Amino acid sequence: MLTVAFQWEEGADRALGLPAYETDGAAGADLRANFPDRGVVMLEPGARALVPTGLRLMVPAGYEVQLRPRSGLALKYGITLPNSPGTIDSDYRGPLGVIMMNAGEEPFEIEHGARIAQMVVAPVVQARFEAVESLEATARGAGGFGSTGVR
Ligand SMILES: O=c1ccn([C@H]2C[C@H](O)[C@@H](COP(=O)(O)OP(=O)(O)OP(=O)(O)O)O2)c(=O)[nH]1
Repeated sequence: MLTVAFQWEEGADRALGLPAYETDGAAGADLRANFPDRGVVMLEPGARALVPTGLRLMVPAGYEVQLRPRSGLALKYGITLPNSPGTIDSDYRGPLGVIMMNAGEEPFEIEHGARIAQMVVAPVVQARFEAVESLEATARGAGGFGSTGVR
């Protein structure tokens, strides 16, 4: 099985534990807000914030970590990740942060220890890019953006 190594940030609350899969078949492991000294982070409607997880990580080469919203928070409170899926590169060694946005109508309180997002480990392919004079023809051609109908 693939290993993702984590390092706790100085001052982080280690009692919160590492990200964890909540069920056997879960694709995403839940990430927790980790800011023991700040109490709560208040997200006003329309506002966004970079929420610390207290962690740094080492994603194996050939993989990435995607940060995705939790559907429960999205449906109930309109809490989204504006850059979803957030991309964590395999060569990144800085603090793991979650950009959270309140697209709901009410202020939302993010508490220390709250499960704020989920991380999915996924394979990535780095391609070689080349410029050519013409592209292979297809039945679709340039059709897109609803060319087959929108309903
Ligand atoms: O939600 C996120 C998105 C990114 N990152 C970290 C890990 C990632 O590897 C790094 C860079 O992210 P990205 O490539 O999305 O940022 P950028 O705006 O393109 O900045 P850069 O020029 O540093 O790549 O920031 C996070 O901690 N959380």
